[in-house]
Parts: sequence; C-alpha cells; structure tokens
Amino acid sequence: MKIFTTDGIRRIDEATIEAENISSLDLMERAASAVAYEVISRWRPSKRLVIFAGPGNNGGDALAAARMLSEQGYRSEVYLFNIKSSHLSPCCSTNKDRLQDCPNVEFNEVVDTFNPPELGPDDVVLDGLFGSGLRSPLKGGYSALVQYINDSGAYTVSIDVPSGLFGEWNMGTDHRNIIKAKLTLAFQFKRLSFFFAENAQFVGEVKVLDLDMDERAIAQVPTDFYLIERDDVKAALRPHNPFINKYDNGTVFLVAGSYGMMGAAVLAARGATRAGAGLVTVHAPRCGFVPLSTAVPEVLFEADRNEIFTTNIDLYHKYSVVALGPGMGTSDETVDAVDTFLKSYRQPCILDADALNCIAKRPILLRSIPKGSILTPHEAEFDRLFDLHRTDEERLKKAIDVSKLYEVTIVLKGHYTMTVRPDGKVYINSSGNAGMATAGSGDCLTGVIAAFIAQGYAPDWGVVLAVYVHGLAGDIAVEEQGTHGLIAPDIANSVGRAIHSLVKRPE
Ligand SMILES: NC(=O)C1=CN([C@@H]2O[C@H](COP(=O)(O)OP(=O)(O)OC[C@H]3O[C@@H](n4cnc5c(N)ncnc54)[C@H](O)[C@@H]3O)[C@@H](O)[C@H]2O)[C@@H](O)CC1
Ligand SMILES: Nc1ncnc2c1ncn2[C@@H]1O[C@H](COP(=O)(O)OP(=O)(O)O)[C@@H](O)[C@H]1O
Ligand SMILES: [K+]
Repeated sequence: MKIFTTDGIRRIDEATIEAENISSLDLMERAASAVAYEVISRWRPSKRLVIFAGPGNNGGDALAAARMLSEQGYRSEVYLFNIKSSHLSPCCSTNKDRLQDCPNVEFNEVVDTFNPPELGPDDVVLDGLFGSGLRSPLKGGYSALVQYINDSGAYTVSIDVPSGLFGEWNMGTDHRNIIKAKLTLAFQFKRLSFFFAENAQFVGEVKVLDLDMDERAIAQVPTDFYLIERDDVKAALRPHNPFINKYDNGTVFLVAGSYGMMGAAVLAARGATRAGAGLVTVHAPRCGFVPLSTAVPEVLFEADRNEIFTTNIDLYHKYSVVALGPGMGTSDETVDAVDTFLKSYRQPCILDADALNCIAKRPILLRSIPKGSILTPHEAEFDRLFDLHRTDEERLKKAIDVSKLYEVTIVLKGHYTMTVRPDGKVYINSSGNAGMATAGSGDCLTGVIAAFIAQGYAPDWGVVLAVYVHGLAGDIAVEEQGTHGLIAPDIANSVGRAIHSLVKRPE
C-alpha cells in the first residue's frame, strides 16, 4: 500500500472530486459520515460528546459529523474556532450554517474569548481542529487548548490526524502542542509520521476510513513510501519447481559467531535454512565446530584459523550471497578481517550486527562497502555508524541520505522496520510484534535475508520480502509463546511455516 505525502493526498482528493463529478462538500459529507459511523458504533447517544472544530476543512468534517450525530439522537457541545473572525474555509462555513438548526447541538463560535468546557475521563472529545492543512506547529491559544484537552484525560478521537501533527516530518515541533488521540480516524491512508515510535503517543489506535478515493489517482500519484502487507508478499513469493536441486536454491556463506556468541551463528544459519537456502556454510572460529554441528546439523562448518574469533574471511568457493556479522565480536583482528574482506570483495553482501560495529570502529571502511550491499542495523548500530539520533524520524532521514551516498540498502530495524533503498524508496514493514524484542531475533533476520537473495529474488525486493517473512514468523511463534515467552529460536523455527502460509499452491 502506498503511503502518500500530504501533497499527494491533496492530489488524490482533487482527482476524486473531478472523476466523480462531485463537490468537495460532497466528499466532506462522505468523510463526516464515516466519522459519525465510528462514533455511533462505539458510544451510546447518552455519552457526553465535546467537538472542537478548526477553521479549515478538518473543522468542516467535525461540524458535518456533529450534524449527522444529532440526526441519530446524539447530543454534542461544539466549539468552532474562528479566531478574530479570520475566515472559515467555504466547506467549513457551509457546515457551520447547516448545523444551526440541528437539535441536541450546543453550538459555540469562538472569536476572541474562549471559556473551556469542563472535561474529564468520561467524556469523548472529537478533535477536528487541524488536519492536513497545518502550516506550522501550533502555538498561543491553540497550544493552550491542545494541552487542556490532553490534560483532561478525555477519550480523544482525532479526525484524519491528531491536530498539531504533520503527516510526514515533525522535527522541531514541541510535543506539548500535539493532540494525544486515543483513536485516530485517518481518511483513506495512514501517514508516514504514524509509523515513528515517538508519535505513537499522539496517534493511539489508528483506524483507516475508506472514502472510496479514485483508484486511478491512487495508482498514478507518485510516492517514495510503501507499507508492505501480506498480499504484497503473497503475490511475490514463488512456489518451488518440483525438479529443483539444492544449488538452484542458492548457497549462503555466513560469517558469524565467536567464543560466547556462537548462538548468533546458530540463529542466523537456522533462519537461512528455514527460509529455503539450498546450502549454508558458516565460517566461524574453531570453538564453533561442536555447537554449530550439533545445533544446526544441516549447515557446513568452515573453521577460521583462530580458536575464539574470526581473523580470516577467505572465500574458497563461489557463493550466491555472503553475510557477515551476527556475534562476530569486534576484536582488532576481526576488524582487520572485515577490513580486508571489504576491500577485496566486490559483490553486494549483507552486513549486520558486529560487521557494522567493526565498521563503526574504523569508519573509513564505509567507503569500501560494495555498492548494492544490505546493511541491517538496529537503532544503536545505526547511531554508532552515523551519529546519535533522537527520533525514528531523524534516523530515517539520515538513512535516506546515507543510502544514496554509499549506494547501499539500509534495513532500519524496529517495530516498523524500514527498508531504505538508494533510489529513495522506503518500505515499511507491517508484520512482527513486541515479543521479537529479544536477543538473537536480528541474527535470524540476517539468515532469512541471505536465503531470499540466494534463491534469486532481486536483492532490493528480496530484502523487503524477507523482513516481512521474519516478522510473520514472529507473529506465528507468538501465538504459542506470547510476547513474554517468545525467544529467537521460536522465530527461526517458524520461518518455514511463515513462508508456507504465503506461497501460492499450484491450483
Ligand atoms: N480535500 C478534501 O476534499 C477533503 C478534505 N478533508 C479534510 O480536510 C482536511 C484538510 O483541510 P484544510 O486543507 O482546510 O486544512 P485544515 O483544516 O487542516 O486547516 C487549515 C486551516 O487552519 C489554519 N492553520 C493552519 N496551520 C495553522 C496554525 N499553525 N495555527 C493556526 N491556524 C492554522 C489555516 O489558515 C486554515 O484556515 C483534512 O485533514 C480532512 O480532515 C475531508 O473532508 C475529506 C475531503
Ligand atoms: N517491538 C517490536 N515489534 C516488532 N518487531 C520488533 C520489535 N522489536 C524488535 N523487533 C524485531 O526484532 C529484530 C531485532 O533485531 P536486533 O535488535 O538486531 O536483535 P539481535 O541483535 O538481538 O539479534 C528486528 O528484526 C526487529 O525489527
Ligand atoms: K484533527
């Protein structure tokens, strides 16, 4: 699913109005009735409803919803903010007029002084102050109003977006000036800003309301942001050819593990084999021989010269894909080994965990990463490489820049893992759960990504599929273990089931 910018959504709104030969007032009726329906399906008419409307079309939606709710027997107190009688948008103004004769509505127009109504946890607030037309962060009276609503404890339902929150970037906005919604009723699309952890406190639960926007415009209006969902992955996964042999499924060379961290190699290897790699070879220090051959008997073991950490990454065979990092450690000898490898290996590779930490210890190596490689940092690994970032938004912006600069794909891992490609496209993952915040789950992901690329999926798309599959494996495993009990081996061992549930069976 495309995630549009505010400008893109405006274009789709306009195209819908033109294609259906309707007015923006008609579209507002559609939006408002969807909002009213949500209120009706959640609360009885006896619920106290306080509605705040701003001067634009977001306010227009709120006023139209108040009218529709009144027709259904709901009482509401409405506050329309028309400060200094500036100007209401035409649709807002028409809906103000339409509201005047409605029963059960206590209408207040705020022009200069505002006496706030008492609000408490038993009340429902409908927030139609500002939507996608927000020009700058809220301040002054609006800021005070937002804080008043937030402090009241009322159940706040935001129309389209929480007022004060921009659809994309919110750097520099004081968090006190944004409505904290319990429920956001987003029109047709989620917004990019909804996916950043720092904004979860504002958007609350998100429900997307289908406004039946013009399909052609949705297909044509460009965007760089996509939400990857089950159907996208289902459509892309290929069933096996019955005559396949293991080499058709690709070979993975995995450099992972060190004394004390051999489990990381096990999890990455298991992720790769469960995701369908034909043959997996693990290069690890000698101490890994027994644990690896016992825990993952399906993989080949290649011993490093060293007993406890990796010191030489030599490729004696040709592999479909090479992945480095899980549990490798960052001893000086390992940093040297990564240095030598990056300077000699010219194919795209996968760099995770300690491979990234080794590069962070010798940042000049960033320039030696083969073009087209895939980097899979979690927040701390990303920040070690590219400086400290305070928010997901800052981190994503930086990832977009460095992905272009070094011509690498960056998988920013988190609740919504974001895969950032050098062409500026960002794929937001929708699978996975909080139980996956457990040691080793990222190691498993490295193996899954390697397996997808080994099996011939184009790397820039294969990585997106792999991230979804890994999250789905977590979702399958969590059904048995719950978020508290989920451990990384559960995820690795569920990868096969995840793929099996997605691959189309022959008719
Ligand atoms: N375009 C359409 O056809 C549709 C739009 N809809 C609604 O329209 C909304 C967008 O409407 P608008 O473009 O009118 O924008 P808004 O209603 O978000 O706000 C615009 C108004 O707010 C004022 N404003 C902006 N930033 C301000 C600030 N920082 N401080 C004080 N005042 C500020 C502007 O001067 C303008 O009067 C959407 O979020 C959605 O709720 C829906 O009715 C569906 C259809
Ligand atoms: N709260 C969460 N919701 C969904 N997925 C999560 C969550 N926390 C972590 N994950 C996923 O689990 C994995 C953790 O990776 P990482 O931090 O590298 O773990 P490790 O280094 O222990 O292997 C990533 O794929 C990440 O997206
Ligand atoms: K709003």
